[in-house]
Amino acid sequence: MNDILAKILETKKNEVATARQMRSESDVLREAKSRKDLRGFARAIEEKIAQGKPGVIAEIKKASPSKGVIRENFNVVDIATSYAAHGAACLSVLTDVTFFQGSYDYLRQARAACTLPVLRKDFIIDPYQIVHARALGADCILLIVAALSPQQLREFESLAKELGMDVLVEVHDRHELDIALELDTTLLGINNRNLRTFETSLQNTLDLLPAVPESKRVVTESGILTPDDVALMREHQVHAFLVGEAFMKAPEPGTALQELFFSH
Ligand SMILES: O=C(O)c1ccccc1NCC(=O)[C@H](O)[C@H](O)COP(=O)(O)O
Repeated sequence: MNDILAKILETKKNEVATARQMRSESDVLREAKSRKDLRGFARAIEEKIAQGKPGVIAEIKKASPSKGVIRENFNVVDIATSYAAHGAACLSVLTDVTFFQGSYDYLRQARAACTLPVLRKDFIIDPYQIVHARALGADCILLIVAALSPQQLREFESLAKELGMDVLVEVHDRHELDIALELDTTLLGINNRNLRTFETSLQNTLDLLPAVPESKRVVTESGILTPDDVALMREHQVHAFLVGEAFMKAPEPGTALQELFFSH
């Protein structure tokens, strides 16, 4: 088995240790608390859906473990501006350097380029990363159930909430879903990609849906490539989407968003 998730999580420990050495936790916390510019991430999705539109979280990612480099011509400001102009509800910005060629600067640049709320898309294993996310300007963090204990999930959710951020909790199977349902957050990401094998199937969202209470907002993640994929999800009352590759491979990401979600 290609356990890339285990490799990513191991690398994160070193990354967090280095970040802590460069800037103390108290310094980062001071900056995070001084920011008064929160944008409602979950609210932006709900507003789109209330208008009868899909809530699209448009991802900014240069590369991934499963696909290698996805986009050579990578201008974050242009991409963010283009997404905002074509109906995205929110942005998701990869900040992982080693496996996704992301950067903290990409998050800062994307957020400054438009008025959309931003998800820090990374593998959170330590509270430092949550405080740092807010200091960078993030409005939401991702918590991956496969990467954390139930106690860490609760603590990290509380810390994000204390800082005013929303949480997108991500699951891939029924066991992880049961753990996620113990949390308060309404945003529930169902990843169609198995992070260990890279196998991707939209059926995963459909299989887990019956076990999700109505109080949760399901975000279907990964492998959304065609208007038929979008229509299938919407038929099943899934109206929030996290999409990266389909946009990143296109010459003009915002136009690709428009074609995938708003042209049919
Ligand atoms: O994308 C990968 O190869 C990957 C590998 C290991 C862990 C996470 C990975 N991706 C993160 C994501 O969940 C996706 O970036 C996101 O859902 C968008 O997916 P897509 O539209 O298929 O690019």
